[in-house]
Amino acid sequence: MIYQFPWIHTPVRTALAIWNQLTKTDILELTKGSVMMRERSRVEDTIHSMQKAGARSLQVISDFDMTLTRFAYQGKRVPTTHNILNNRLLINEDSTKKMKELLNRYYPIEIDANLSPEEKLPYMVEWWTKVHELLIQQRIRKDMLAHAVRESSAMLREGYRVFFDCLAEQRVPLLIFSAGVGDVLEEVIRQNDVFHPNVHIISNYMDFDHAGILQAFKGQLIHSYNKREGALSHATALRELHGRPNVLLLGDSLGDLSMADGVSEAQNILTVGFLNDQVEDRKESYMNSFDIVLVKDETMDVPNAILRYIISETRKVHRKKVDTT
Ligand SMILES: Nc1ccn([C@@H]2O[C@H](COP(=O)(O)O)[C@@H](O)[C@H]2O)c(=O)n1
Repeated sequence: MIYQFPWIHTPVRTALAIWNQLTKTDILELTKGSVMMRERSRVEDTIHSMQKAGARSLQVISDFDMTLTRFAYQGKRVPTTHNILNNRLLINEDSTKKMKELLNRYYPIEIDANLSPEEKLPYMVEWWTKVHELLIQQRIRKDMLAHAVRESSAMLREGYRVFFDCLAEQRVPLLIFSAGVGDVLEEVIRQNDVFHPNVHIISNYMDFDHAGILQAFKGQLIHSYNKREGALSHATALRELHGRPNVLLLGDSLGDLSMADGVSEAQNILTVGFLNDQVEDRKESYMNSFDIVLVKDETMDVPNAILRYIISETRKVHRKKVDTT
């Protein structure tokens, strides 16, 4: 009956096409309520290209604090690697207070939607420098770090084990690029049993003297808005990343988008941004900058589903080879 009325036929077809467009994905997790995408079709095309190229062409570059770790748990903020050091085991009461004051002064600047990265930059340098100086003055002991991490409420995102284990199993390099404190970051992933051989870290590392007392920070300071410089200087040194032109990039700050700037001859870069805080003010800029935005999503569900999809062809080929031998 319907085909005798073209004026009905056309809208029905249009509605069907729209419905198909909205649900056309092999990755169910991309339909979660927390997922926002400016150009769904571009995301799908990129993921399909990455799947065709398989695990051997892939590398993952991820920020750490509030990207691989949770932003909050049961209504309370989860500590960053810097904040894990704000512990009476390591520093005195006065420094504890000062670190909190610095956080309260500078974190709002870091996430201010009305300031450009260039405007934020001097404040970030100031924040990191002041905190590092304070930590050095406190003569932090290397042998107490593991204890401080164990005592802290540091928490990786739900689904982290699947993420780390899957990448290790497929021998996909994971470059963690963090403006946090490398020694603390390493301890967090070690205590969670996911510090696998495919994990590489670029971060601010502590320099201890012969007695294991903090005396400086090594190398160039990394803060939230100078990751591009770090990406260019370090990535060339990481041989394992060469010949892997497809990148899955995870971050929680617009400054994280430059973490893949050191990848030579990149073919497909898929960027996923966790929007944890000040959602309404920052939604537009995140939507304009990341391919996929995850709003207040404390899980690794979406990155895990994308990975599962990308490596699914590689797994099939591997299974076929095993079956025929
Ligand atoms: N004194 C500080 C300095 C920075 N932070 C936060 O750590 C984050 C940096 O680490 P990434 O792994 O995200 O690069 C950054 O976003 C700052 O908010 C801090 O807590 N204390």
